[in-house]
Amino acid sequence: MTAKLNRRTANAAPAAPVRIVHLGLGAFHRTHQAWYTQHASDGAQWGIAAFTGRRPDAAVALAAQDGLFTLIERGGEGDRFELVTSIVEAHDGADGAALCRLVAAPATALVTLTITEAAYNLAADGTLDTANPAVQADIGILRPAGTKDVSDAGTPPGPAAPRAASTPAASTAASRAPAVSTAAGRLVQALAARRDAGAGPLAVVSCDNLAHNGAAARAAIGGLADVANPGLGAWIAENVSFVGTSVDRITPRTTEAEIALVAAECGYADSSPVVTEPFSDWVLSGEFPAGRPDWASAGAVFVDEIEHFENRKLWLLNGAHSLLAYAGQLRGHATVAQALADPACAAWIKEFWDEAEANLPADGLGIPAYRAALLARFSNARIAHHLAQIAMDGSSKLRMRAVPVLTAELSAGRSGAGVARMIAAWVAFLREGHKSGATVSDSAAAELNAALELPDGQDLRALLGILDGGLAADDAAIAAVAAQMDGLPAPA
Ligand SMILES: NC(=O)c1ccc[n+]([C@@H]2O[C@H](COP(=O)([O-])OP(=O)(O)OC[C@H]3O[C@@H](n4cnc5c(N)ncnc54)[C@H](O)[C@@H]3O)[C@@H](O)[C@H]2O)c1
Ligand SMILES: O=P(O)(O)OC[C@@H](O)[C@@H](O)[C@H](O)[C@H](O)CO
Repeated sequence: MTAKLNRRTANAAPAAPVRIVHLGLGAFHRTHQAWYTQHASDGAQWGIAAFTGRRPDAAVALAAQDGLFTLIERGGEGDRFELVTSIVEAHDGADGAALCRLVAAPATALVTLTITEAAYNLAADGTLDTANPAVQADIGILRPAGTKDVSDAGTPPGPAAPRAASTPAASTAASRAPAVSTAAGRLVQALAARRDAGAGPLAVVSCDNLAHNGAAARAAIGGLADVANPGLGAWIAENVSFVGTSVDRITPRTTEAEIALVAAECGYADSSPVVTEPFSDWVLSGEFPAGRPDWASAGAVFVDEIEHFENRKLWLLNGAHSLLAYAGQLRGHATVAQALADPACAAWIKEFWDEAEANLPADGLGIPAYRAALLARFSNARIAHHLAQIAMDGSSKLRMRAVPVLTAELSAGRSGAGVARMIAAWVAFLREGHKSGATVSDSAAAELNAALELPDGQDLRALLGILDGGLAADDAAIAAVAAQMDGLPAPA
């Protein structure tokens, strides 16, 4: 019988001490931050305790193999297999006591995040969306007992965040506290425990595909604390550094085929392998008050100004992905590689890239080489990156991948046809789904469905308003998107 993977059967080194707490134990964290930590020169000193976001499954599966998993590096020509050992604990995200205990531990220096764009619960203006029911519920729970509701969230007062969760008694208190449900709510509770334990400052490192992701994490976490518990908000402002990053490594969802492949090629049973491309990139900017692994020794780059790197990646790579996700599916394609092989999609990508490039600095970013490398990466047909996965949560993704380019193109007096087509394809995809009764996979599904009920034309303005209030009020933007609707293919 094939041996089950764990530290003993793999003859792996002893687990490193936990110094990193991660939220969002998905595939990408394992191909990226866990891989960089494993490859850092001092990686043996930096163990990761990782928490799932919404369901316990991934933590249960990974904990059963002591956090170990196989990374399949899938190039155009073949696969390479690597055992990754940097995750040393895996927990259910709903385990508030474990999160408080680990974040409050003085050895913990970093909290990293890959919780998806939508999980930040930010409004279109980038501030915490206090109208979101889950945010409102967390505000009520996090507000110290007996304090008056001074926010505009309209929630009743709730009990205090757990105190001093670094002790067993406090952990018990944390487990008795009503459960916050958002990622920011969980972290605010855990940071309260760190403050009360006197464990000092740390860094929160967002690794999600968001523009200004450090500032977005500050808006989500600091913003929630400011509303629910201003004293804690002030402590967070003083003691928590929010590091911005640009992260890149194409990581599709794992399938049963990869599980079988690892069993056949590696000779052990791994329930949780991940598959990714050989390419990897990580640009970071910010302070690490309690230290960090030597990620630079594994290829990460530290910069003072990150905005241009972020835009290069979010517009050229992720923007092209979103364009392919909607236009490609309308043309009957299922994966990125299939869509890019379609000359119509390839021409649309080129047109969009020309517009995005016109709004990036000409020097220092190596755009021509970056574009050429992207074409090669997207064409790697051995990576089955499904357009349906990329299409999810379009309302928060297009806000960052399309809106800034369209706004810049229109202000420069140009048509913005290429980027307008991305938005038009999103609208056409949503309309088609609505007509056929498909479920909208988007955290703003309720607003999208309400907009889609409106007559044609009115629905367009309402949908653009969900992306950005400015766009919906701009007749030129509406016209630019409407002009691209006709050129889109009829649904397959
Ligand atoms: N997959 C990639 O190629 C890639 C590359 C760069 C960046 N990213 C970033 O990483 C994120 C995660 O990607 P992945 O491939 O690991 O996805 P995944 O579906 O494998 O994992 C997502 C993780 O986020 C958690 N999550 C989802 N919604 C949440 C919510 N509302 N609140 C809290 N946690 C929530 C899930 O429980 C899971 O742990 C992406 O959304 C993106 O921002 C992904
Ligand atoms: O992960 P998402 O859902 O934010 O976006 C889907 C893809 O565009 C994304 O995962 C890319 O593959 C990735 O950003 C490459 O580094």
